[in-house]
Amino acid sequence: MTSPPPFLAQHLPLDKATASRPHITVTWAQSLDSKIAGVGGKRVILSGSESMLMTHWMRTMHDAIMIGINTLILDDPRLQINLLPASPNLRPPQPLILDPHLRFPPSARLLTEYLTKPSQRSISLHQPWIICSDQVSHFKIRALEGSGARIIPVKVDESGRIPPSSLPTVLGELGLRSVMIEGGSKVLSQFLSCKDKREDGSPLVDSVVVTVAPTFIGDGVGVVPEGEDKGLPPLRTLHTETMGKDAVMVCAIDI
Ligand SMILES: NC(=O)C1=CN([C@@H]2O[C@H](COP(=O)(O)OP(=O)(O)OC[C@H]3O[C@@H](n4cnc5c(N)ncnc54)[C@H](O)[C@@H]3O)[C@@H](O)[C@H]2O)C=CC1
Ligand SMILES: Nc1nc(O)c(N)c(N[C@@H]2O[C@H](COP(=O)(O)O)[C@@H](O)[C@H]2O)n1
Repeated sequence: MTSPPPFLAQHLPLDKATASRPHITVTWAQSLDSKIAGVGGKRVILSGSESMLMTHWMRTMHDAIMIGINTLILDDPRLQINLLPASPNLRPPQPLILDPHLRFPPSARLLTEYLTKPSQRSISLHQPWIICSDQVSHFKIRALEGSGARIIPVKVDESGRIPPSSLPTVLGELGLRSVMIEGGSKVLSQFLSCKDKREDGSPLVDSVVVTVAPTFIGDGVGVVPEGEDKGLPPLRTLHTETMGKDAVMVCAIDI
């Protein structure tokens, strides 16, 4: 595969995205028993080589990629596009970490690789940007900034949460036209179940891309955290593609 799978370009209208109306894609890989990780959050490689490659193409199509801090701590991901051919024309997305209390460890690969190997295969890595609560102490912010990350304090609600509906504004202020939300379960379910609509009446999430792997995990982390399965919206399937052993579904929220 030397260019993005055509079904992605066809069903993710990213060319229409702007900083004032950013495109939000939610994506994950799951087992047949709806798990995204093993016991205690142990990372499981669910995607086969074909669908993993598709995920890397999808990363190049978005300006930013967002994960929750638990995923950062448990997986220590790179969020790179290293499975794609080396090309200065292919851009990795800007990593955004949702981390209200600044638990981000300075030893995270996302930061250490940016600091020690900022250019890989002619591709410049991005500085990780951490979205935290505006209630976090200046001391904590300065300490993590000193380690090399960019910290973006954002207004939180009464439960200390960054309201998912504020994401388009946050992205717009950062000049980002699109984001791919890659998990984990708390982040995915919050964004999917957000009831607030955009000003134009469209749902907060524009696209949902799910890789289903033909495997069972058993005990582990579900796509939706236990007890938080209320208020998830119906989805409309736009396309299903078989990629190697996996099925990839592209959906939209059915309003
Ligand atoms: N198979 C797959 O595609 C993927 C699997 N995973 C797995 O997911 C697991 C982690 O999932 P979770 O434990 O649910 O954690 P998570 O990665 O969703 O992070 C949750 C944390 O993010 C922060 N957060 C989330 N929403 C927020 C909001 N609205 N405002 C402020 N902060 C917010 C909070 O600190 C919260 O505790 C890992 O085991 C990882 O391996 C993660 C990504 C993709
Ligand atoms: N698409 C996909 N398939 C899987 O099987 C997965 N476990 C994940 N996990 C997500 O990818 C991140 C790691 O990516 P890199 O190795 O850094 O490229 C991980 O943190 C999850 O967000 N995704």
